[in-house]
Order: sequence, then C-alpha cells, then structure tokens
Amino acid sequence: MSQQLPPSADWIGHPTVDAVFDVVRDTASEVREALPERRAYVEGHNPSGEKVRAADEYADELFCERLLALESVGSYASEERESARTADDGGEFHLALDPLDGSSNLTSNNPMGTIVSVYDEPVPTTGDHLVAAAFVLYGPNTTMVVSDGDSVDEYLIEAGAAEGSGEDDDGRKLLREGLTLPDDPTVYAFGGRRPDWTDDVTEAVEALEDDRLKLRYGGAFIADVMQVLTHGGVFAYPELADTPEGKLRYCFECAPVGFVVEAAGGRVSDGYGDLFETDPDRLHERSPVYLGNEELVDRIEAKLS
Ligand SMILES: O=P(O)(O)OC[C@H]1O[C@](O)(COP(=O)(O)O)[C@@H](O)[C@@H]1O
Ligand SMILES: [Mg+2]
Ligand SMILES: [Mg+2]
Repeated sequence: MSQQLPPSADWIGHPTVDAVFDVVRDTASEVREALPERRAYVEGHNPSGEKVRAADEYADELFCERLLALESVGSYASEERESARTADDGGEFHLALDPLDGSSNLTSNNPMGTIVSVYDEPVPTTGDHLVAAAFVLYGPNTTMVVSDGDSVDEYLIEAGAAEGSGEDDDGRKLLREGLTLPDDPTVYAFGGRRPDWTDDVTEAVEALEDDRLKLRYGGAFIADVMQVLTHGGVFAYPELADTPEGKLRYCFECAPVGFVVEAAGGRVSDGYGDLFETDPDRLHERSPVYLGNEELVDRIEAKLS
C-alpha cells in the first residue's frame, strides 16, 4: 500500500521528511477548506479527555491516511487516537501529529494550527529523537514553518498551486529563511487561569510585566508561538497548582515546537531543566512548557527551581 510521492523542490533536503512536508502542505489546504462545515462537536472525547470537533476528526483521518502511505513512515500517532497506527510494511520514521491545534478557536474564527513531528523511533519517546518538525498556521494566510533542528524557514502555502500556477507551482513561497528570534523581546503569553498558577509562576509573570513585555495570548499554541518567533518573547503553558503537568502534550505539542524554537536560537524548558531530558512513559503525557528567548526562559526557570 506504500507509495512514494514524486519529489518536489527540497524543504530541508531529507527525502522522507520532504515527502512528509509535501503531504502536509497539500493536506493543510484541504483541511482549511473543510473547516466551515465541520465546527460541530462529535460524540465522545479524545484520549486527553477533551471534546472533539468534526474538524479534529476529519484532519486526523486525512493526515493519517496520506502520511502512513509514504514509504519510510513506520507509524502515525496523534492527539486524537488512543495508540499509534503502524504501516503494514514498516518504515524508519515515526510521526506524531496534533492535527488541529486550538480547535476551540473554530467558532470564534480565530487562528488554529497543525503540528507535525518526525521522530526516528516510535512515540512515546524523548524530544532528542526528533529529526524534523513543522507547523502550519491557519491565520489570515496559511503558512508553514519547517525545521531540521539547525535552521527554521517559513513558507506561504497556496491552495491549488500544487496543480501548477507559474512561479508557485510547488504550492509554497519562501517568506522567511533562517528565521531567528529577535534579540529584543516584546511579547509574552501564559496559559491557564491566573488564580490557578503557582506563586512562582505568578512572580515570573510579574517580572515579565515589569520588563514591559506585552500580553499576547489567543488560545492556540501555534498562533501564540508565531508571535514569539516574530516579535521575540516567551510562551508558556505552565505548571498549575492542582495540575503540575500543565495542559500541553509532550510528544505532540511541547517537544516539536520546542525543537523549532531552539533551532531559531531560543530555548525550551519544562520549568526545571531541558525539556528534552524528559522521557515520557505515556503517549498522551502532558508537560509544562516554557519557550522563547533564552534569557527569558532562563530567568523563569531560576524562579521556579
Ligand atoms: O484554553 P486554554 O486553557 O487557554 O488552552 C489553550 C491551549 O490549549 C490548546 O488549544 C490545546 O490544543 P488542542 O486544541 O490541540 O487540544 C493549545 O493550542 C493552547 O495553547
Ligand atoms: Mg494542540
Ligand atoms: Mg488538537
């Protein structure tokens, strides 16, 4: 059942990763078009106990079917599935997806994302096993950020361009090459309700406010992280007093996005040290996450430890 898609221009120069990103680019345009008709909640909850929208289910099915069909892809895991689906004929790369990130923003028509992680061993595993990661942002435009861990590039995804429309006929246009975090950070975004933060987290946020950083929080991880990558600053979904593990999932959200932020010259921490030192036992394990400009993440960590 495996098929190798025809190669197009490199994203990062690794044949399997480039094929994965080609599929993500094409599928993201279809996911975007399908959103208006798929706002309703379906029955049941995902493995993290959250309500699921028709759009979450649709995106998960589409990405799974297409990505698992690629040669060299051995398994597909996602936030929406209890366990990973494996390819009949094996494969050395293992994918972990958050097919729709921030889908609670659908009704209010705010941004959402897709997060794609390419690991060299089956998940759950530590972020040290990431080979590449990408995320799509469904904002006023659809953009895609890709990284091999050394550098970060941002592309504009153009719906329909894959069929051939002149200069963009591979369906993407390079917007920012070698994207790095600005040295002079200006924004911060912390998830969770303020009354639920620990005292240390509250103090850390007050210190950021004293530094005149501006609050930018929209309830979709990818959209909030793009603000940090663009303006400099810090995003956190921190430990909470009654849920020390926070909200975001290690394999699907924290590790891949941290991988991209570190490749952009920033840092990711679980509040007490290197996020990649965590070796999760469970596929849907959560972790607190703090990422952005290194100096800010270091300062927060010093407050928490
Ligand atoms: O509603 P809260 O508590 O601010 O949580 C927002 C966070 O939850 C998420 O929506 C979780 O992602 P999913 O929509 O993929 O479950 C993140 O995108 C976002 O950072
Ligand atoms: Mg998410
Ligand atoms: Mg999701």
